[in-house]
Amino acid sequence: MGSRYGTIIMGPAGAGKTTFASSLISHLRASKRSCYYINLDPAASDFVYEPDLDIKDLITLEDVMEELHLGPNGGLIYCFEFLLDNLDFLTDPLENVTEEYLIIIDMPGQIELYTHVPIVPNLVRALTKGSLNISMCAAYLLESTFIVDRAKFFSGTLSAMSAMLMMELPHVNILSKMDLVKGQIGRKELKRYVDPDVSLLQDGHGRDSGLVYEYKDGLDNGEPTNAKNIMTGDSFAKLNRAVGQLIDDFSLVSFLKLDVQDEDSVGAILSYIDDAIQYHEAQEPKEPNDDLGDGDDG
Ligand SMILES: Nc1nc2c(ncn2[C@@H]2O[C@H](COP(=O)(O)OP(=O)(O)OP(=O)(O)O)[C@@H](O)[C@H]2O)c(=O)[nH]1
Repeated sequence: MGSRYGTIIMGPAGAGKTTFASSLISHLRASKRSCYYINLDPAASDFVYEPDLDIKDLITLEDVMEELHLGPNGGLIYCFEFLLDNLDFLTDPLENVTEEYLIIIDMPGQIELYTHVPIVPNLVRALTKGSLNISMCAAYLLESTFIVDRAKFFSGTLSAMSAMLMMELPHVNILSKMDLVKGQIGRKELKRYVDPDVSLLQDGHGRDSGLVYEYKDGLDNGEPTNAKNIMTGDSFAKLNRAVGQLIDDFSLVSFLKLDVQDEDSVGAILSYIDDAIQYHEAQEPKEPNDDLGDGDDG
């Protein structure tokens, strides 16, 4: 039971996933803990720490795009489908990784992989079930500079929730690159983002309108003939309230603050990941064990 532990680092492109993975590895090394670093971004290069396992040794995005004439997104999906068809590449080496290691999986930034097509959820299932049975925590990064645009921030929060729902894993949300907003936002104000205060959406400082086309006579050759900004004021406020309510109802989305220059923030996040894994393990129903013979139903 639970003899392998890992974290899967996710989030939009450029959120700081690889940088976070490197700082986690530095922290683990400094505290004499072992880790097994897996890169699953088939386009990634320039690592501070060379991955122990790299998807690029199986398939690279560059080759796929060149040989199959696919664009970057289609190419990435192809790479992951190929990985799923050749799962041994990933799972065989992990059979030898023991409980002293924290397995760190660095993912690509295209969030469609987690939210639109069930590729990553399927991959996660293969790692967390079956013989590997890795106890895993998802770490979802959102860039703190999103705070400057509330609509963007809440849209990012919804993506984090979406990944949370798709993965069904213990989940830690992280506001990355805190050094970039330090000094620009007061403590009190920042708290409203760290524990998202949905009233921010209703303060009227965010975008208050969205452009929706209204067609005059049916589709009218597909051309918008009477473009009107119909989603203003009340209707947008209503939408914001509904989104806010959704986030509030789940009350699961809160963020840990990450500044990779600050060892303490990296250490604190690692503790959350460790705790989330342990808590989840304690909650998980035990796998049936042949030796126990507790199937006494008569
Ligand atoms: N100021 C600052 N910059 C950061 C931080 N973390 C990452 N960056 C920068 O942000 C950029 C993207 O960082 P990555 O770690 O490559 O981000 P990623 O999420 O792995 O990117 P993709 O793999 O392309 O999705 C790089 O230029 C980093 O140097 C941080 O904590 N503070």
